[in-house]
Amino acid sequence: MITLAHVTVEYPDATPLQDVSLTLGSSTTAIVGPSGSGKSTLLRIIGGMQVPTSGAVSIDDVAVVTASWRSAGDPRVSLIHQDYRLVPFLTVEQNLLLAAEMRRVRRTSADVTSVLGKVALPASMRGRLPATLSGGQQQRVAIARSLIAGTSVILADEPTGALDVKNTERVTDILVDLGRQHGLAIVVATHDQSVAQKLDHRFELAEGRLVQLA
Ligand SMILES: Nc1ncnc2c1ncn2[C@@H]1O[C@H](COP(=O)(O)OP(=O)(O)OP(=O)(O)O)[C@@H](O)[C@H]1O
Repeated sequence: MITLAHVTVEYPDATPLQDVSLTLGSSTTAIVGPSGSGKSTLLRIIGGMQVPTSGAVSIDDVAVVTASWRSAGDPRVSLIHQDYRLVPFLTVEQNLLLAAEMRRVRRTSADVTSVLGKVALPASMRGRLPATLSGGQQQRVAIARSLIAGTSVILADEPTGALDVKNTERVTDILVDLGRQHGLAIVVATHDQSVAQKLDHRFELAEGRLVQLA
């Protein structure tokens, strides 16, 4: 359960979050809103990658870790980006094991096989470099990377923004499955209504306020 209590974020020229209070359960949630409304800011705040101007954020009643020297944020949370951000000179397996190592968690080849399975990728893909994979496959590796260290919250910032319709559907279905079958809390910032409609809850962010749509 993710809880925001009276969270405000003020930048010199914008106040994307203004006294936002919100509770999100272990399910899938879409955040929609115009460009520049603060969706990425909201995700960074939930993940502890950025400290709010005021207010508090917790996961399962424990405050998120926001050590300023540690851009990775809270270890319970992983962030997925539109442009995948895999390390280009490492294989799929090395990318996954590096993510575990960075979280100081010991993982093996068997764990790599297991998380690749959760994103419907064959274990035989472990030796490939990211550039040899399609965009949809790279995004699925990025989701697997977010799973390998055992995080309970996945934040996805426009995860399908660079994908075609078929891959958008596939990646969205995987995120929905992880939320519904594996009990993760998944929060997706998206411009794509077809993505938002598939998730359990929808919020619109506009002028500093979050309004629940469904
Ligand atoms: N580090 C920062 N310093 C100053 N202003 C910032 C910073 N980060 C974001 N902003 C401003 O805060 C507002 C919200 O930005 P944010 O990137 O969170 O919006 P967004 O909804 O994710 O946008 P998009 O959909 O275009 O990605 C914008 O006006 C942006 O210019």
